[in-house]
Amino acid sequence: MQTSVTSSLANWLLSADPKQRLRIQRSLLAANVFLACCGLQAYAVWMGFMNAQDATWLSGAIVANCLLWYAVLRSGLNQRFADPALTLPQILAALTIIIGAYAVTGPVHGSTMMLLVLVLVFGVFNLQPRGARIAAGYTVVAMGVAQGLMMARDPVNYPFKLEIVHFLLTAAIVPTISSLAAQLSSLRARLQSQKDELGQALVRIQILATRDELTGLVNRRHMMDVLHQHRKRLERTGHHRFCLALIDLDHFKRVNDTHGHGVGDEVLRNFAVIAQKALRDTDVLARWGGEEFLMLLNDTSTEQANVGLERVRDMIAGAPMSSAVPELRATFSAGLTAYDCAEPLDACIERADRALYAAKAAGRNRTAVEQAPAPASTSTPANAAPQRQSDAASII
Ligand SMILES: Nc1nc2c(ncn2[C@@H]2O[C@H](COP(=O)(O)OP(=O)(O)OP(=O)(O)O)[C@@H](O)[C@H]2O)c(=O)[nH]1
Repeated sequence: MQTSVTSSLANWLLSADPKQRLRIQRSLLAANVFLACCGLQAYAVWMGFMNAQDATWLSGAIVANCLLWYAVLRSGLNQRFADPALTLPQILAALTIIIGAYAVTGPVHGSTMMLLVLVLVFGVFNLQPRGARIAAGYTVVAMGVAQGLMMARDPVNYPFKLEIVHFLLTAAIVPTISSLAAQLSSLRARLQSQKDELGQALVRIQILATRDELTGLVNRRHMMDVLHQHRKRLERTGHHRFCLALIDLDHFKRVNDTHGHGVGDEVLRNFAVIAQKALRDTDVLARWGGEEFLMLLNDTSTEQANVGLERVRDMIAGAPMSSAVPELRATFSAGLTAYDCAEPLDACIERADRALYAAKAAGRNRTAVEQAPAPASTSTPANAAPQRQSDAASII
């Protein structure tokens, strides 16, 4: 309960979106340093290093700056910009405040230079090379201007000899940090592009492992996984019965022999496209090997599955199968059977194969159905071998 209150409070303060949350956390981390500076100013006023009015202005600017960035990030306004982290604007604002602090902290102004470095280090992790150059250039120029002004207004606390050392230090260190930021940025870009390439390679490997290269259909190995999943679901729920149809293109050797393998390949690809269009989205068509396909017809009886197969048959019969040989048509034979959950998958596939053989033997371009064997008794184990059906497959 307490955890959920804490996490809702954290979501409310820092956003539930992980990216926004990270941006807000980073900004608040920087704000912590700044707010600590307000404490130091109070100390400086107390010790007489700083006058109270300057400290009030400076602390006010610091608090306003922190609140402004929190409001922009928490409201999501930042997401309208090309860099939603708003790194460069936040850094420029912070640098401006620090340079202001340099100008008003009199005898202890040298200590504020450390903060310049700290702010630029924050940018190292997020700035693009151009942003890093802008931040560095701005720091050197703005520091130069502030130092010039202060040397003229308060030469006691800002003597030329000391200021020239400060300026040279700034001019040497700041560009070094900027160049480090640029190097890190290109390293990040390289890592990102390697990550993208790896992601693409992984997708390709997954496609190669599960798809048939020629037709783009599910390949035999992946189809076995799909079948096992369906079988487990059926065992667990008792629902989603399915049928299998083994399909073989008729006289396909003739297509190859007469028109060449290229045309044969085109016929296989077209068959895959047309058959998939004719099937339901929940059905799965796999290339089983050569010119053989295995069709998984979900949530259906053999009668209904056969209606689906006939739809495929009609569409294939009317479709040109090759652009090179427009008059070429294809027919197929199919062996259809229902899966019985008390049998191994192989037994069901073998039955579909037998039915296919019967369809070929009966003259091709037809579907033969072989029914699943009736269960011998209710105590038959799930992996028991099926009983052989004595009747021949029925030809449709
Ligand atoms: N073009 C092409 N042909 C293939 C591919 N895989 C298998 N084949 C061919 O498919 C043909 C299969 O021929 P058969 O098994 O004799 O059968 P069929 O000519 O279709 O005769 P029936 O099945 O009895 O109707 C062979 O010529 C194989 O070379 C393939 O990926 N591309």
